[in-house]
Amino acid sequence: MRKVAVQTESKSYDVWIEAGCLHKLLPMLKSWKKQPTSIFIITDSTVAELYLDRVKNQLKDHYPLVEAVVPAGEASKSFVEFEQLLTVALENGLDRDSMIIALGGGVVGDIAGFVAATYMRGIRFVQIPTTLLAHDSSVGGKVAINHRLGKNMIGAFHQPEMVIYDPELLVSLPEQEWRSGFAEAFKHGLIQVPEFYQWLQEKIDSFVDLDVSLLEQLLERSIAVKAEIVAEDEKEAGVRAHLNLGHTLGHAIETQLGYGKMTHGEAVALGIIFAMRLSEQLYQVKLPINEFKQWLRQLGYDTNLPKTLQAESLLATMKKDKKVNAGIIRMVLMKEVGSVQVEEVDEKEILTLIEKMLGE
Ligand SMILES: NC(=O)c1ccc[n+]([C@@H]2O[C@H](COP(=O)([O-])OP(=O)(O)OC[C@H]3O[C@@H](n4cnc5c(N)ncnc54)[C@H](O)[C@@H]3O)[C@@H](O)[C@H]2O)c1
Ligand SMILES: O=C(O)C(=O)C[C@@H](O)[C@H](O)[C@H](O)COP(=O)(O)O
Ligand SMILES: [Zn+2]
Repeated sequence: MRKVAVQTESKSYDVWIEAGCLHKLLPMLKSWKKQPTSIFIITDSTVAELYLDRVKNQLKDHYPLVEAVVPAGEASKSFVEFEQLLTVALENGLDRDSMIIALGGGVVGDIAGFVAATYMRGIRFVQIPTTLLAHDSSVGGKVAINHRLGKNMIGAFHQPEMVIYDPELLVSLPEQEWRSGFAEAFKHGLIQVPEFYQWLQEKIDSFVDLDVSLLEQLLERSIAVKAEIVAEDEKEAGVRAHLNLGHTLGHAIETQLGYGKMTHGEAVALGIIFAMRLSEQLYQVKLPINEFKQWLRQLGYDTNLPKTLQAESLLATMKKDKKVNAGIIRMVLMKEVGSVQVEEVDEKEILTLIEKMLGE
């Protein structure tokens, strides 16, 4: 089985990647020294229909099970759903040795992880990602819910005990979710590993009939980039901010459109284009922006900002980004593919470029 080890200050754990590996969940749990007293499975309405029984059937004769299903979609990363999940946990008597399984995409991973981080000040959890995007979200321990004023504004760092990534679960993903997930893989190449970015460009020209072994390789390589960065800087004191390439504008787009109107990855792709254009202006460098946009368009991404957005409102939301320091926007900018850095940016430059892009 492919394995990426994640070693952080707070916890070391493995990401297991193999077609069919969901079947190994029970033996993996049974190998734990301190057995969970009960297991709380959190999933969403779409994933519940597809995969919840597979998980329950493995575990039901071995552990007391509790389950909760949140509505599918970004809107579920909310205070309301968070409170309801905690209520289910309390009503069912989960204790400090209970553990949570996050079965789903990034939305489930983020909210279930935040429940795990906060219930009785923190209990163990396991990530079982079911989207491509969740190769990013299930690793690294950022867990959160959204506030109406900004994405992931209420959260914690809480690492999972393990990540079980079965690429066979991805076969049911709609094309738009492939598109969303690939944006984070492109990001991992762009920030640190030009060869991986080039490899992706060579291998990925459509999201139809993706080969499972190619997918396994891709997951392993992309997760390895994230794991290395998180190992160096678990709590984003420095280099981890590089993983935020495209997110300063991307998160503002998601917030301004209304959560769930555009997928996270598609918003991040627009944010990356924006960051690259700004980088060209500020560093006087030439980046392969047209080539990137052309590839994205071929894969079905919209590379234009939605016309309903307003530059001033986007800027106001960007000023609430978590990287902002003393009111100054800090963005991840690129000198060349594979080399990024965090830079303070004058908000007038940001506004002018957003206005220009909205007019294109
Ligand atoms: N914590 C982190 O480090 C991190 C990193 C990246 C993104 N995120 C967060 O992740 C979220 C996005 O995650 P996502 O793109 O996985 O979204 P998601 O969890 O909403 O999943 C996307 C859609 O696909 C459906 N789905 C999930 N698995 C499926 C499957 N196997 N087959 C068919 N349909 C399936 C879901 O029900 C949902 O409708 C955002 O909230 C983003 O902020 C967090
Ligand atoms: O893991 C990280 O660090 C990232 O920045 C990964 C991002 O892809 C992810 O969307 C993350 O949730 C963004 O973090 P935030 O701190 O900007 O909310
Ligand atoms: Zn992201």
